[in-house]
Amino acid sequence: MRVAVRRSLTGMAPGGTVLVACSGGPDSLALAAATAFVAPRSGLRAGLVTVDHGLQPGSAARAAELAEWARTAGLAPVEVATVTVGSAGGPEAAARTARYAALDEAAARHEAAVLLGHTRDDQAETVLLALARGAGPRGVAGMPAVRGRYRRPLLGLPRATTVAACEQLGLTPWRDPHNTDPAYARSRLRSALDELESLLGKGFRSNLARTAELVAADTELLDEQADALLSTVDKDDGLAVAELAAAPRALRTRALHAYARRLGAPGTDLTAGHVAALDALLTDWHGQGPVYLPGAITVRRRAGRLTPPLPRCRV
Ligand SMILES: Nc1ncnc2c1ncn2[C@@H]1O[C@H](COP(=O)(O)OP(=O)(O)OP(=O)(O)O)[C@@H](O)[C@H]1O
Repeated sequence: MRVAVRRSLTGMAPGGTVLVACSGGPDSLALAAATAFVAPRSGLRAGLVTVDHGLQPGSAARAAELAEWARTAGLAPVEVATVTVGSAGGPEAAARTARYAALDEAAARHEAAVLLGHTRDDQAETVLLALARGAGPRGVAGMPAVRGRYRRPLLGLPRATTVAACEQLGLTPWRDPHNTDPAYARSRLRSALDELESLLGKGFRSNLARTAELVAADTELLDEQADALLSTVDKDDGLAVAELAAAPRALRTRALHAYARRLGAPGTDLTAGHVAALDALLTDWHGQGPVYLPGAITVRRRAGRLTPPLPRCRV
């Protein structure tokens, strides 16, 4: 565990700060303990942020207890962020949005990297869910080890490792009752994975995680090539239809996705259906009407161009 954390901190400038995002559950508690040990030896300051969603009885007391432990473990700064959870997208999604907003804020204030406790088991769950939803490679690629300020040092380790680490250190993690409540998709997914592992063999979870890694590498390359394609077809009066239509589908659809994002369509609302409708303007043109994208964006094909043109960066 310490080795994984040390690896994940490689490349951070000495004197920098890392904040462990800790729920008090086994994964992030073990991560916090390992980071408290490793970070100072890597010339870094390590702190902890726990988010109190205020959704379960006793959550404030639990957060305070966790903060107390973190201080005695030598972590600093230690913060409890109390958030108000809205209702958009359902309770789980709303809690997640509020949590990441609080983590973003703390990270910006401390100019810190944030460490998350996702393990290989979480990665397997994410991949299975993506497959079940019919997601494309971007979904099947799972969670990245590094994205912006966020790092996931434990992504290659099974959850059993964090549970064992807590036991070894005499730490009693908090067990979120939602994790075993079949009312929650995540919990049903965990049971399904147990079942699949018993049917298909022990390596099932790690194989899913490995698939994610392989797909992520391919996706990264294709995304780069699609960006290059988009630059090539990007003209002052719109995207060059003929050039874009001649590109392979894997690049074309990625370039269209990037085009929609750069026009301002929110990634969370942009569906495969939107991208398919844009693609039809290129490859199945029969004079159809415009495509309406989330974010009040209207894309038309006109005189060999997809319009509007991409916004120009002002230097
Ligand atoms: N309330 C919270 N406050 C701070 N960070 C959180 C909180 N909830 C989740 N996280 C972060 O997000 C990660 C994934 O959260 P998730 O709820 O999926 O946890 P999990 O896999 O059950 O992990 P854990 O055992 O750490 O609870 C956690 O490991 C932790 O880093």
